[in-house]
Amino acid sequence: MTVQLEDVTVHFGRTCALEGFDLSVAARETVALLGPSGSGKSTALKAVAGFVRPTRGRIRLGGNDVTDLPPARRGIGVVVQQYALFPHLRVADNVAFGLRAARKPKAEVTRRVGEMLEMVGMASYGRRFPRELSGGQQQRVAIARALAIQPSVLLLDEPLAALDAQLRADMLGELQKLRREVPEIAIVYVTHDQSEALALADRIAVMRDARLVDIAPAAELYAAPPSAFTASFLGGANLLPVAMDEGGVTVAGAVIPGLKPEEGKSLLCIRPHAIRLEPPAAASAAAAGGEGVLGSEALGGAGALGGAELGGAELGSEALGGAAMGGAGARGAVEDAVEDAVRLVGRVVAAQWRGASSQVTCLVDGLAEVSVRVDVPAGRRVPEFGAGVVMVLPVEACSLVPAGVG
Ligand SMILES: Nc1ncnc2c1ncn2[C@@H]1O[C@H](COP(=O)(O)OP(=O)(O)OP(=O)(O)O)[C@@H](O)[C@H]1O
Repeated sequence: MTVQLEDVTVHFGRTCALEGFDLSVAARETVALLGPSGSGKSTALKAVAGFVRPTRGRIRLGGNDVTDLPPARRGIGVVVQQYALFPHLRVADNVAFGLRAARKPKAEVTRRVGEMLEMVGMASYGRRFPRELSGGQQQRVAIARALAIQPSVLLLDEPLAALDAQLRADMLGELQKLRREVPEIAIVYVTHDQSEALALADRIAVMRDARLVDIAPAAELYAAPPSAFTASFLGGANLLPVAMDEGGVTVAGAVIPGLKPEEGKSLLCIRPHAIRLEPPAAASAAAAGGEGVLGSEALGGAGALGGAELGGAELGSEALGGAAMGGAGARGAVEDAVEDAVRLVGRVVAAQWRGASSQVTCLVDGLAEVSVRVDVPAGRRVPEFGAGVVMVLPVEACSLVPAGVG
């Protein structure tokens, strides 16, 4: 069943929690509402559930206006962050609650409760009380209870927020499984965690200050964010100021080969994992591109690259691509590589180890006060604090976004 919010505004006294919000979620679709704390995500969800009354605008389910219907008559399953199970009821009775309220026959209630507990892997816990369950188990029961009434719409408000990291990862897998098991329902999923949104959502609606900023399929928003806010909120993109002239788009004075200027877009967006670090010696040889510079002394020698401060051959061979070809072939390959990337010179000002990678922060010469974050995968040498580096930005990973609040 389609969920529609049409121009929905919600005021709490003088606070505007939601402003002119439009959203349509189709049956079989999962839409994540993603945004920082206080951006209005929960308010949007509560408006659909019927827990808050819009100051303006309409809510439709399957085309029918339900703005004035009480929550219980909307036939929606709701799961919130803090489980909200009835503490005095056993697990099975919690799951049965909505069915009994709807006066379903006893046999049907028993069957449905069994099915739901089975689905969330809690079949043997029916006689326990919520306090006898872990957080993750309680959340599963909450999901079973929400689905027991066979809703055509499921609203999930930060359902994993109270869980520890391992359990969150497990439950994320459970939610993906759930999506496959009840494919026909529409799901609205509120989160401030971009990894949950990317893992679960068909489309992501990014919110900020009570408004919808951007909405698009998850992969699209990630690959080509329409605004600076979405670029940094979804994936922590680097945003670097660019200049436009007849020669094309430049960043810190370097031309970005092949990137076309776009009206109103003055920031270069690139993800930290897409940037490569090179030692200054190797990069300046490659970037110079002149006769002789690309010969054996710059490219071939393990010596030239091996001794470099960033860790030698592994960086060197990746950075220079086809360098191993030698001779004229090598030159062509390197020039191709040069054309496909922009190289920025700078130095390291911070590095944080994160297990699978390290995030290195660099300052770019000629770009005062703008730092660039680079993810260096585990196994690569992380340059030292203060070391000179060249940041290689492959053009295929670069896009332009408008500056401003989005
Ligand atoms: N019942 C209420 N009374 C007054 N103000 C409220 C109420 N509920 C929400 N607000 C305010 O409305 C704004 C949006 O709140 P909302 O809970 O929708 O944000 P959110 O994006 O879900 O945040 P979080 O991620 O922290 O849950 C906030 O400024 C909040 O303080």
